[in-house]
Amino acid sequence: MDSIWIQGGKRLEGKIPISGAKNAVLTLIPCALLTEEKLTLGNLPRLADVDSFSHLMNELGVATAFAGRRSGQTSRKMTLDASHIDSTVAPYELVRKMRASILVLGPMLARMGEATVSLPGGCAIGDRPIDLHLKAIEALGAEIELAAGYVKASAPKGRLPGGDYSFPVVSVGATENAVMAATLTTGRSQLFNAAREPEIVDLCNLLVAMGAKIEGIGSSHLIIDGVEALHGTEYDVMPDRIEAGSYACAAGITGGSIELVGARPSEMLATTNALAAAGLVTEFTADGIKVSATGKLRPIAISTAPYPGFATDMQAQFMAMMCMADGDSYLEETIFENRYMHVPELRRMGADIETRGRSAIVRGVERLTGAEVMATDLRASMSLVLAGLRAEGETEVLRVYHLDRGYERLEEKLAGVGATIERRSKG
Ligand SMILES: CC(=O)N[C@H]1[C@@H](OP(=O)(O)OP(=O)(O)OC[C@H]2O[C@@H](n3ccc(=O)[nH]c3=O)[C@H](O)[C@@H]2O)O[C@H](CO)[C@@H](O)[C@@H]1O
Ligand SMILES: C=C(OP(=O)(O)O)C(=O)O
Repeated sequence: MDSIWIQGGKRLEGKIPISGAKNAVLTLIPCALLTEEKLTLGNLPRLADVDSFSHLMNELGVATAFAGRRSGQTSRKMTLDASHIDSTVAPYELVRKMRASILVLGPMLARMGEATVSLPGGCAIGDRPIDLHLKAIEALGAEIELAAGYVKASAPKGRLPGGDYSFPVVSVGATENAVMAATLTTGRSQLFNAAREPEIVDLCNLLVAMGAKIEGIGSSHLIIDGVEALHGTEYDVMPDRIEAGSYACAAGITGGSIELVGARPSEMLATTNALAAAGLVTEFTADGIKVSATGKLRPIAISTAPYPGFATDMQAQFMAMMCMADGDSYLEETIFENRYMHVPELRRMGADIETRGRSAIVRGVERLTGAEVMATDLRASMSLVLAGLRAEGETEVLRVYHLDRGYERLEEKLAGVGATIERRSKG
């Protein structure tokens, strides 16, 4: 199994190209199920989750083809052809590998009138139920049955009529499933308290390019008028704001300066505001965002929240960075109940962090020291990479498969700005 080895202590400086967003591509891929025509996604990140989703689509009968160079920003493409759907069942062995598999439910139901998808189960960061996905789809007219670990959804007359749903809690995935399902209904649907994440805007923009009728894009009130059919198109995946934010923290923790090429400032304001509060200078350049350290980091207080609030997917990386701040920082995780699993590992590297339920106090320390560490989720793993970049001595981050889910060419990108880092295979 691979690990990431880091010799810490280097100040990082230079440019990092930002890849297509994991959380966008994972909702754009299932849109192929909504049309008999081909869908081509450009700026495709090379991520394990993209491969997993491709396998799931193949299982359903969707042909997938990849083109383009291994690296480079907009060169890689994926074409999906769902002219024939052979199966409407998403099996457990594929769904359990990637929670986002649940996003085939809405589009498959909308196009085929039925869908059977394994319940994804919990994961390291929390229970992550899918009740809101099911309630929203039910509100659009679906009948739902749960049996033997699977959810079976059907449209009683072959097509969903559409309907209104108000989310009691903001959910990114449930909003995505409902929007996709609503595009092929026979009537109008309205979603209230919908998630407003930029990845949902990206999803809506793709659906509109495929012929969908959606109003209120970017707001919490989406109005979708169903159409008879959607058509194919070519569409570029948006840049990954979480990847960009993670590398911004690499600049911060190493006292360096990194330009995040391709990052979109307007989608990252909560992150850039937090970076500024920590004493980093953020400049919006012609190519993206440049983040530079100016001296000792200042402590900050952050609470995670749905967009446009501070993203839960940035919490672990900021926590690692705040270990080097001049004082005590306060973090509150409001989205997932178990998202501090990096804390014991960071402590092993010399961090002084106290957690109480959803709150954490990060007391700045003079130094971190390298260690062999492992984490049980993606962003937690990235926080350990960040700590390793700053730590004295060697750090080895195990279970690299978590990082490979969401960071394209991580070691190449960090080596490109001066880090001493490599991937090692352990047979
Ligand atoms: C592939 C993808 O885009 N993943 C992102 C997506 O996950 P995901 O879409 O799973 O996250 P949600 O926005 O749905 O979850 C938000 C909260 O709602 C709860 N909830 C959600 C659905 C549901 O049916 N019932 C329910 O109670 C969750 O347990 C959580 O506490 O948004 C999260 C929150 O920004 C991010 O951390 C993930 O990176
Ligand atoms: C939690 C995350 O992703 P997922 O929903 O795919 O598990 C993440 O990207 O940090």
